[in-house]
Amino acid sequence: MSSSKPKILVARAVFPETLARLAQHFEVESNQADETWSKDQLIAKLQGKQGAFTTGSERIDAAVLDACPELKICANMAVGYNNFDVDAMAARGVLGTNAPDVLTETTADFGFALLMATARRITESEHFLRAGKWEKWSYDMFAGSDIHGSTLGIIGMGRIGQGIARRGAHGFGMNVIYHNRSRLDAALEAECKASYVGKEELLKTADHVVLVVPYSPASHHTIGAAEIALMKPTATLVNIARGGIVDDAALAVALREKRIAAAGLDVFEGEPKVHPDLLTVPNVVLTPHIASATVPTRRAMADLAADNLIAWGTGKGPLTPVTPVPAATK
Ligand SMILES: NC(=O)C1=CN([C@@H]2O[C@H](COP(=O)(O)OP(=O)(O)OC[C@H]3O[C@@H](n4cnc5c(N)ncnc54)[C@H](OP(=O)(O)O)[C@@H]3O)[C@@H](O)[C@H]2O)C=CC1
Ligand SMILES: O=C(O)C(=O)[C@@H](O)[C@H](O)[C@H](O)CO
Repeated sequence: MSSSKPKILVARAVFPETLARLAQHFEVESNQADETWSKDQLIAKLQGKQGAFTTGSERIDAAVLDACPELKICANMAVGYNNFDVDAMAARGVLGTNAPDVLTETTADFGFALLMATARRITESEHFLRAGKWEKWSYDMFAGSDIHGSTLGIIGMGRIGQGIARRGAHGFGMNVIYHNRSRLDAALEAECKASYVGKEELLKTADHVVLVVPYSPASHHTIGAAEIALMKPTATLVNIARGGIVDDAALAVALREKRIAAAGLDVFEGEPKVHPDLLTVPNVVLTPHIASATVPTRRAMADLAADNLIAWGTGKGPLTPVTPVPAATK
């Protein structure tokens, strides 16, 4: 006897509790082995499914959608959804949802941790120590730059950017400047103790530049060689946004030539591959896209993605849509 429940694919391994909740509403096929699928394998798994639980690793584009005409909803376990071709989804009436808010503070914590590790040369000095190279104290050994009292420049002053601004301004007495395409309202600027500036002024003025802007064609290579050339030679650059926001090849050259002091990167162009030159420069802190990785936050992200699927499956509108929602499902 065939099940009357809608069929969904969970494209990556998730918490068993998430699968158990989904199984109450759907016939679930899941990738608990966490295999890396080619596009053709993803399509083969998605065929005949009405819903998908995705992560940033699964690209949902026109080719996938055309090959899987029964697909009605993709719920991303991520706030960023640049893995969705939103126009192609909207044109075919496929819903997309993301996972905002639940990871904001955790990701802001990590952005600040990466900033501090970068400016204070924490991983570089640890490698030195572990390699048995520490023989004596020296006045300038791993001397970095200060966080407290310095100028923090944030590009992408949304939920996470504001969380980083609050930490910097209220916790470390930083002077916070930011750049977005649109300015925050005055109350929010006052709360974050942040001033709006143009991108060029931000790059010239900031001691530390943190990138938290979503990836889109408009934000591709927000930071390249020309932008790095505007930055102070003592500056640090932190990218927790997305691979492709920074021109990684240009950054590796700039770090090697010490045009800026250091960088902290959680995301990379073409990840999980990392530009080979970044692996050989010492003044960069590299982490494997873990800014939202705490157990409670990953549970909350998985819950929200599942909640979106369940809300759709039970005839309610999706909770956090990123595509137009047809009137019937609102
Ligand atoms: N490393 C990790 O694990 C994580 C990475 N992220 C990344 O962080 C991003 C931001 O998340 P979140 O803060 O919740 O998102 P929000 O949408 O709240 O904030 C994004 C901000 O970026 C600004 N922005 C958008 N496009 C541009 C542009 N072209 N130039 C300048 N500013 C721009 C927006 O303002 P305006 O529209 O006015 O320009 C907005 O203030 C996600 O999209 C994701 O890519 C998020 C979580 C974890
Ligand atoms: O939410 C985002 O946008 C993220 O980048 C991260 O929190 C995820 O770890 C990753 O995308 C997994 O889906």
